[in-house]
Amino acid sequence: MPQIPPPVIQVSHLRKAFGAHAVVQDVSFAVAAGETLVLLGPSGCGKTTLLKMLNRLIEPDGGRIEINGQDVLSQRPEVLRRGIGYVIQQVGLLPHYTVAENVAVVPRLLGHAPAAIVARTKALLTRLHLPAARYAGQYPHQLSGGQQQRVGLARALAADPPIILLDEPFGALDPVTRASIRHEFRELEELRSKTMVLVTHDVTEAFELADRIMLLDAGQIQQLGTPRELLFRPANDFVRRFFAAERLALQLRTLTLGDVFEANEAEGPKAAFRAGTTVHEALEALTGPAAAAAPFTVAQLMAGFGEALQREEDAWKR
Ligand SMILES: Nc1ncnc2c1ncn2[C@@H]1O[C@H](COP(=O)(O)OP(=O)(O)OP(=O)(O)O)[C@@H](O)[C@H]1O
Repeated sequence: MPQIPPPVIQVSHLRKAFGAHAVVQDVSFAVAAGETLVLLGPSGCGKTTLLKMLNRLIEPDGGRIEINGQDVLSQRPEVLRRGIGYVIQQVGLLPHYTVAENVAVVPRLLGHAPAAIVARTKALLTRLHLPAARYAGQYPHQLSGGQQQRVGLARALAADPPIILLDEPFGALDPVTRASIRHEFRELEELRSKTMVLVTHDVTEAFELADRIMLLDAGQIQQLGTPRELLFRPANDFVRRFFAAERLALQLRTLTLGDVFEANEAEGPKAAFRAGTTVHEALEALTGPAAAAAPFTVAQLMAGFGEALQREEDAWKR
């Protein structure tokens, strides 16, 4: 039998109330190593409260949270938090520290060697498109919102924690910056092996970043599954209604060229036309310079997409 690795985060029967208001109600789930779990749901459904219980910024009323098999309540909160990166919308950079000093906060607390901290900070800033020569000595107020967000991400990654929690990390940005940072975020080598839990109320963001999505309402899990499962196999009416307005856009982001065409028809010479490319990405590529390399036309793609949708819906009905 193949060995299934134990989950990195295991949550059982977690509960939290503020006064009479039950904000998180009997929530259980597990996050596997390297997985990105997105907490999604309407405002006030308990996403942030749930996330903050994972690193003990909020203490639960009941239930259990284990990280790498160890009960979080058995660890000192500050020690627990040093092993878990945390990125928030308000970034929270220290205003009187330079960019480099902000990034170095946790490695310093952990007693890493100064030379190693400098090298790591430089490498991270460069990877996040903030060349150290230009930005390391600047102060947060000298940076744009998008740049501050990148520093916040660099800070969370500085000590290379295996787990990262992110609360609306792109929430304060305008839609264009938001989409481009999100794209960079997805491509970032540094994040490939991380176990991440990310809070958002943005459905597109959830579909772009999640391995699995937990859709919450009123503190309860409505459905936990892959984007494809939530879209094509909604567990209840709440789930169906939640995605209704953006259904077509989400279908375009969920189905891939591999779903639409036979493998050999889908693959073109450009990376934009691989079996794993989403229909949405392929449509974008068909309006750009890569279009000439496409092994199909927009009309063929859309006809194939229609058929694939039908197949997908039929498969779930069975
Ligand atoms: N410290 C607190 N004291 C009292 N009520 C609180 C506290 N923190 C959160 N709440 C309430 O708990 C509910 C859930 O809040 P939470 O921040 O977890 O929601 P959310 O899903 O992250 O919402 P949003 O998307 O708007 O940030 C809200 O009704 C909120 O008012």
